[in-house]
Amino acid sequence: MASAALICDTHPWKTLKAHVEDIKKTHLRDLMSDSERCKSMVVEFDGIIVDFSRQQATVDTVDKLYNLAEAAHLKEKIHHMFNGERINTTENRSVLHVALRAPRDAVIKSDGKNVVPDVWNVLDKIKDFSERLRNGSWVGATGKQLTDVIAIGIGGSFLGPLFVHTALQTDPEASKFAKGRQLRFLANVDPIDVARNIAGLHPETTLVVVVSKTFTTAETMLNARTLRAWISKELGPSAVAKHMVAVSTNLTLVEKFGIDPNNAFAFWDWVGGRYSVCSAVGVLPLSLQYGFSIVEKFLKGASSIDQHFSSAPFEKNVPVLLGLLSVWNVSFLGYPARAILPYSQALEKFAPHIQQVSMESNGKGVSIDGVPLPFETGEIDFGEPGTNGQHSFYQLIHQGRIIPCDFIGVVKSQQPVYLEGEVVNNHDELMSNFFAQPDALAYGKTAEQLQKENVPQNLIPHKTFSGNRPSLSILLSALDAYKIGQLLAIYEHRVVVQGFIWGINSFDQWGVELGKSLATQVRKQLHASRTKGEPVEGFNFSTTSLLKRYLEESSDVPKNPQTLLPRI
Ligand SMILES: O=P(O)(O)OC[C@H]1O[C@H](O)[C@H](O)[C@@H](O)[C@@H]1O
Repeated sequence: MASAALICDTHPWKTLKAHVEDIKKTHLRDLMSDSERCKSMVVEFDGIIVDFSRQQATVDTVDKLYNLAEAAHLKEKIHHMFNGERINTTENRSVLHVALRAPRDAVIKSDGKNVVPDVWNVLDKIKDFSERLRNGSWVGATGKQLTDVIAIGIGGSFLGPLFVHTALQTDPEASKFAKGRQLRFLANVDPIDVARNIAGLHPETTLVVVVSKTFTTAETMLNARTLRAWISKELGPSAVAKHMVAVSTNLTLVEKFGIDPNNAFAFWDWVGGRYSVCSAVGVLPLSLQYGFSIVEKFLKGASSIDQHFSSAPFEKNVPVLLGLLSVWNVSFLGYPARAILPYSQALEKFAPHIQQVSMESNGKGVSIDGVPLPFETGEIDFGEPGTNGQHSFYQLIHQGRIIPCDFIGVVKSQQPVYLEGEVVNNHDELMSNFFAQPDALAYGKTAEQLQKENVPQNLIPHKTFSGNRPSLSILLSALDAYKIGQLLAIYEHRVVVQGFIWGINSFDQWGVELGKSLATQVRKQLHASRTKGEPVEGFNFSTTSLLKRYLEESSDVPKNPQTLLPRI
């Protein structure tokens, strides 16, 4: 394939570069005084309002970004994705996570084959299995009902399901279905995570779901063997069949591990790990906890955004607009980070999930054709729920570095609290901050204002806020399963839009491989030194010294250990 020109060589990119100077001349507080501008910088879709008037941008900027989208062939690339083309060229795969939430009668093809029936076969199987487990027709080896689930998985096989689970936990409708049940996630190979996960649980009433796209991830497989030992030790090896199931694309390895393929829930190589929460990766554990009907609502929410993303004109297209604005912030205004700040405790695991979706997708150094990029891609994503973050890192955001912020608020709380005699309820208090923070960032506070307030001269520099700091406000009408699905899909597509504009492959992750292969070398050394007393060899001075110290100070580790499981 002929190597395509880099986006930075196009006319629209250069025009935007030149446009930065114009934008920097006007402070956000002046931009905000133009109500016509503000009015045109709000989009609304299906109960979600996105106000981007506090971006350092004008209507002209947005028009220029549309030109950039055209130069990047954004429309065509979105179409190619939905069309099942193999746009993940380095792995020769299509990218079809949208098929995971498509209605039963939809037609989405990969290699000429409609994949939607396969998706629904697995969904039907999950529905059936989760209903049997929840109503007690599937019981454990001793005949007891399985009320607790530990999902073992890491990265994309963990963060998305954890986010959705955390968000549903306090939803009144979902929580009704979760009474008497527990869902836990074992991600880290750290034995402390094992200890914390099994604490207070008994194998007799626990189902372990091993979630791994490849079924080769070292941490997940070791944790799976650990929990298999936990079950066997207590209930005998034959109990594993009743207490362990799997989610994977690699059913051969599932069987090799000793899990009955009938108790395996498949997905496909056209689903990227970080885009897999709508596959059995998320749907199985969440259905076990909340019932399939709740999870179906979540899928419908995501699907509503998929339809919007693939069909709405760019001026009204939420993920497209958000993606373009992120490119503007990163590539033109030069802001390397983005803070995701949900004013909802239920969304406390949203930023960690989007961190993987975004940073693993777009943290690339070469174009999709392998050409080194002369500009940075991706951004550093982080975040915490408001108002907690305000009492932690907001200082830096207000007076230190400029970090574009996403403020996410919800109109109706999942769990309202009203106190007699209190005029402002908890949710109003929370939302007062959601509305105030974006203006504090945009407007700032000048030395003149401080002088008028008789602030002592020596404190004026410390109390001045430069303002002119961009943010987005996203207001959701509520936070139920449907809205959670919508929010997920908006961010997934936004990240993809950014990657499409930058001309990179947002669907591979070669950058995680090097560290993994070096760990294999260390693992072999630890084994050889412990079992055969072999000296530490083949590492640099620093690693050799640290490894020696580690081996010396952990010399009490048994060479041929008996199974020992943590107990707390
Ligand atoms: O689902 P698995 O195959 O176990 O992979 C788990 C995770 O590990 C890898 O290192 C990748 O960086 C992630 O994208 C992936 O989600």
